Amino acid sequence: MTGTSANEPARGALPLAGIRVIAVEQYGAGPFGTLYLGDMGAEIIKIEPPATERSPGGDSARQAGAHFLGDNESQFFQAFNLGKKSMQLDIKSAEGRAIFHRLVGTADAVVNNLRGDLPDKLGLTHATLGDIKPGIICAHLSGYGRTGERANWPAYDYLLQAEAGFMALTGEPGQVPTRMGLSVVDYLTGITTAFAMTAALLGAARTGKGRDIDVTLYDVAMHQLTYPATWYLNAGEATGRRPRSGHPSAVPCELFPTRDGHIFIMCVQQKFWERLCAIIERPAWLDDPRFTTPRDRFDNRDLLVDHLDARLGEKTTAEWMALMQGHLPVAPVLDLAGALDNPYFQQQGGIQTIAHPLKADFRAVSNPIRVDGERLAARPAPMLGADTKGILNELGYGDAEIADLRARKII
Ligand SMILES: CC(C)(COP(=O)(O)OP(=O)(O)OC[C@H]1O[C@@H](n2cnc3c(N)ncnc32)[C@H](O)[C@@H]1OP(=O)(O)O)[C@@H](O)C(=O)NCCC(=O)NCCSC(=O)C(=O)O
Repeated sequence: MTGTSANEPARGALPLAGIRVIAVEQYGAGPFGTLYLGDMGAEIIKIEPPATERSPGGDSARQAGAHFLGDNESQFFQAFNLGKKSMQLDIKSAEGRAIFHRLVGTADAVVNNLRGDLPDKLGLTHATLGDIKPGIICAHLSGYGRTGERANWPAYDYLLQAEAGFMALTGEPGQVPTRMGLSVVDYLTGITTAFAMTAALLGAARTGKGRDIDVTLYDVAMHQLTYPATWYLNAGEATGRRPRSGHPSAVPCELFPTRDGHIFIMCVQQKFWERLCAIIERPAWLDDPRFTTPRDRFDNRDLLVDHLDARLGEKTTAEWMALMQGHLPVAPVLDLAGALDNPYFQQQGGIQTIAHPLKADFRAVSNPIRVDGERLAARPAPMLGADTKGILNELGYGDAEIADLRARKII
């Protein structure tokens, strides 16, 4: 287990130190984006709805998933909200909105991932908030945008993986369309939003100009189609699934069964094919006219794969990895436990142990970005409303006023 690096950059020295972001966010997509902004030094203030008779309040993700800290704090929520602040505030009420506007006056950016038509209804757009602070950056992450026939449609990763072709491209040919096992559309949309906000903040620092940014799950999913889209649009080729997660144009580049699992071998270049033949002690294949050039191997894929299956099935994944790693593009196929318990990941500082109020040794995956050679330090996610009073005090509200707001469920 690797703990927090002693040399991690101080938060005040991080690139986004001094930037305040207000996040009216929930679930995975919005929070994953602000997680990046926060890890890079920005202060992230989540605005969460107060409890009502029908709901416990807060980002609904606090109740999501299988594992909880204490009675009520989901580990799902932790994963997306490390290091943020939490303020409870009813932004639908006039009084709550007035407090929100005072807070906007202290902020650099406001982001939300509410359903498309809500930002306008709740006044979260630059058209409203720009009157309070002209240089404010307003970002909207939604399923399908704020206008148009789909504006009010609820959207989740799964739906976009279905509609944007991901499911049709994933899995074995002829089998049921398959979703990637993680909500990658959510995460990419969050990161895309964080990138757009960072660019807008950079521009605002030079020009003082605020912005109104829209990013949708739909557009982000479609943009990931990259070269298959270009092939389809310009050559009419609709890429389909390849057997065993194979590469669309290179062989051997796919999953191979070993004696105890699977290994992925990727011989896109001729030199790697030559090395593979040497490592698996099949030098004669180099002179076999059916396998000589990349084109020969592509055309004779089924035969070559049969040959490779017979040979690769003779050893375990670990035995093949010991022979191939560093010489060939190769990876073992690991399950989740294998991936997280991988000593390499741990040596890289990929897991941090942090003191959490509800679990003394809470373990979190590190942000992948290193700044000046150091990992960014993970910090616990906030308890619901942990920072409400502190932020209200900063805005000039006294303790009696805060108690009154709380009694009336504005906070
Ligand atoms: C995810 C959703 C389908 C969830 O739908 P809903 O639960 O109906 O959420 P809504 O956004 O419509 O908001 C719920 C209500 O909470 C209200 N609301 C929210 N915050 C506040 C505060 N602070 N104060 C008062 N009221 C609030 C908001 O106005 C709505 O009121 P009423 O209008 O009165 O109800 C939708 O938010 C959505 O499409 N978001 C954009 C795309 C997105 O981010 N999808 C999730 C990806 S994550 C994912 O897929 C995953 O984690 O898995």
